[in-house]
Amino acid sequence: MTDTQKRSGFGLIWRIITAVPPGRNALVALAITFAGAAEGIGIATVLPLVAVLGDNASKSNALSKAILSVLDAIGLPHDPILLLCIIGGGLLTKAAVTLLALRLVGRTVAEVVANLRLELIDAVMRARWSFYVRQPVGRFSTALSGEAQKAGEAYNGMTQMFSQSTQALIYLMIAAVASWRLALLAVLVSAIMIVSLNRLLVASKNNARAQTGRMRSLVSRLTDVLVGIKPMKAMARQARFNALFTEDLKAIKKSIRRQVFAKNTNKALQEPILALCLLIGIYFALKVFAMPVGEVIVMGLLLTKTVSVVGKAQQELQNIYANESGFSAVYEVTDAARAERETASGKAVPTLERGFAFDDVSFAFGERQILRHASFTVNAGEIIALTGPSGAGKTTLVDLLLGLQEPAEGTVRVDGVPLHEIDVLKWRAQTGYVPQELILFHDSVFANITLGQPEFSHEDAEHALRRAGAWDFVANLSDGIDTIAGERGALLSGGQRQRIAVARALVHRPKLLILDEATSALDPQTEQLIVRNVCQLAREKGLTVLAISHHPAWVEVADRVLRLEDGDLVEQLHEGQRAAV
Ligand SMILES: Nc1ncnc2c1ncn2[C@@H]1O[C@H](COP(=O)(O)OP(=O)(O)OP(=O)(O)O)[C@@H](O)[C@H]1O
Repeated sequence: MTDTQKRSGFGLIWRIITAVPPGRNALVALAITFAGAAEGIGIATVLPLVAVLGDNASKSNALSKAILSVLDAIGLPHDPILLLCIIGGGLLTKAAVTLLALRLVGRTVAEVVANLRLELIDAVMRARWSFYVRQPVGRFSTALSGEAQKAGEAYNGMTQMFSQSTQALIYLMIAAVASWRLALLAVLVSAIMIVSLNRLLVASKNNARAQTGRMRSLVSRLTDVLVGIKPMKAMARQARFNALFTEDLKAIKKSIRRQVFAKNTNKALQEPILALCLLIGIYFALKVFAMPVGEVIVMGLLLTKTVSVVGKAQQELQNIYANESGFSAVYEVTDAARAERETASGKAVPTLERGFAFDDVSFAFGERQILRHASFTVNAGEIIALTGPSGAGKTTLVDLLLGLQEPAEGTVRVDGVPLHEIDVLKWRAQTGYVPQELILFHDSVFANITLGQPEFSHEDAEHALRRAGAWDFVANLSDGIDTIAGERGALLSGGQRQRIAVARALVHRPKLLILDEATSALDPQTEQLIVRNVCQLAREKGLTVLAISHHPAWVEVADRVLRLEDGDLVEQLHEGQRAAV
C-alpha cells in the first residue's frame, strides 16, 4: 500500500485543506457560518411571528420568548411587519454573504488546482532520470488534466459540505431552543438518513476509484500507441490495441453508470425518508404531545430545513468521495516523483579545462554488468569514438558521465573533481547531447533548437544549423527556420531531424559534445560535413567530443577509440594509428 493510499479518505481531505492558506480557509468558513447564522435568525423568527399573529400557544414557546425578549431589550415593538423584515433580512443577508463566500471558494478552487499542477510539474521535472524510465507518460497527462481538476471539485465539495453542516448545526440549536423533542427528532431523522444511504456513498467512492484507475490505464496505453503508431499502421497490427481500449472503455462505462446511479439514488431517496419521518413526527406532535397546530407547522418547517441540509451535506460528501480518487491520484504521482528527486549535488562548477575521467567505475542494471572497474581519461579538446556491440552499455556510460546514473563503485571526475562534489546541473549545462532516439517538439525549427530559451537569437540558431549541415534544407522549408516540425518532428526526414538535434546541441556552445549515433541516418557526404565542422570546433574552440558510433567517419577522425564489450572498456587503435605502428 502506498503512502497516498494509506492517506486516502479524510487524510487526503486534510491535505487539500492545508494546501490552502489558513487565512483563506478561515475567511471561507467565517463567511459560510455568518450566512448560515443570518438564515437561522430569519427562520427562528417565524415562530414569534406566529405568536404575535395571535397563536397563544406559540407565545409560551422558549424560542418565541427568547426572540421577543431580545426585541424588548433593544426597545423594538412586537410588530408583525418588523418580524417579517427580520425574516426577509436574514434570508437576504444569507444570499449576499453566500455570494461573497462563493467568490472566495471559486478563487480558492482555481488556486488549489493550479498549485497541484505546479507541484506535480515541479516534482516531475526534478525527478532523477531512472524515474521517467519506469513511468508511462500517460500517467502524468491524466494526473495533470482530469485528476487535478477533480481535486478542485473535491475542495469545492468540502466547502459546500461545511456550509451545509454549519447550517444543520444552527438549525439544530434553534430547534433545541424551541423544543428538545424537536431537536431529538431532527437528530434521529438525520441519523436514519445518513446510515441508510451510507452504502451509496461507499459505492460512489469505489466506482470513482475504479474509473480513475481505468482512465489512467487507457490514457497511458493510448499515448504509448500513438507514439509508436506508424509501424502498427504499416503492418496493420493496431487491432489488438483497439481491443485493449474497448476493455478499459467498457469498465469505465460500467463504473460511470454505477456512480451516476448511486448519486441520483442518494438524492432521490432523501426526500421520501424525510417525508415519512415528518409525517410520523407530525402525528406524534399532534396526537401524543398535543402540540398546537401553529407550533407544529413551524416545528415541521424547522425539522424539514434541518434534515434537508443534512441530506445536502451527505450529497456533498458523496461528491467529495467521487472526486477523492482524482486528487489521491495526483498526489500519488507527485509523491512518487518527489521520492525520486535528484539529490542535491555539489557546489563545484566544472570548466572542463583538463578533461574528464572514469576512475575504477563499476555499474550494473541488476544482474547485467555494464561496466567493470573501468578507468580512462579524456583530455579536453579530444575527439573520442566509443564503439561496442548493441546493448554493451555505451549510452549508460554517457549517463554515468552526466550524473544521470550513479556508479556502484568508483568515481567519475571532471577536471579531477568527483562528480558528487560538482553542481551537476551546471555540468550538464556545458554539454551538448544528441541522443539516439531523438524527438523534436511540435513547434518551429527555431524553437526546437533554442528550446524556448530567450537568450538565443535567430542568428545563433542559424550559426548552429550551419555547423550541423542543416542550414541549406532549413532555409528552403516553406517558412524557413519558423517551419513547424510536426508531431515529434514527423514532417521532417530522419536525417533532417538528426541535424536539427545536432544544431540544438551546439547552439549553447557547449564544452562537451556527446553524439549517440547522432549521424546514423545521414548520407556519407552530409555525415562528413558534420564531422568536419565538429573537428573544426574541437581544434579551434577546444570542444571535447564523445561520439558513440561505428561509422568510419567518426572512428577515422577520433583521437582515440574506446570499445566497450561485456563490461570491459578497452582502448583500440584505429586504422591511422595501426598504420603508424
Ligand atoms: N534503465 C534501465 N534499466 C534496466 N536496464 C537498462 C536500463 N537502460 C538500459 N538497460 C540495459 O542496459 C544495457 C545497456 O544499454 P545501453 O542502452 O547503454 O546500450 P548501448 O551500448 O547504448 O546499446 P545500443 O548500441 O544498442 O544503443 C542493455 O542491455 C539495456 O537493456
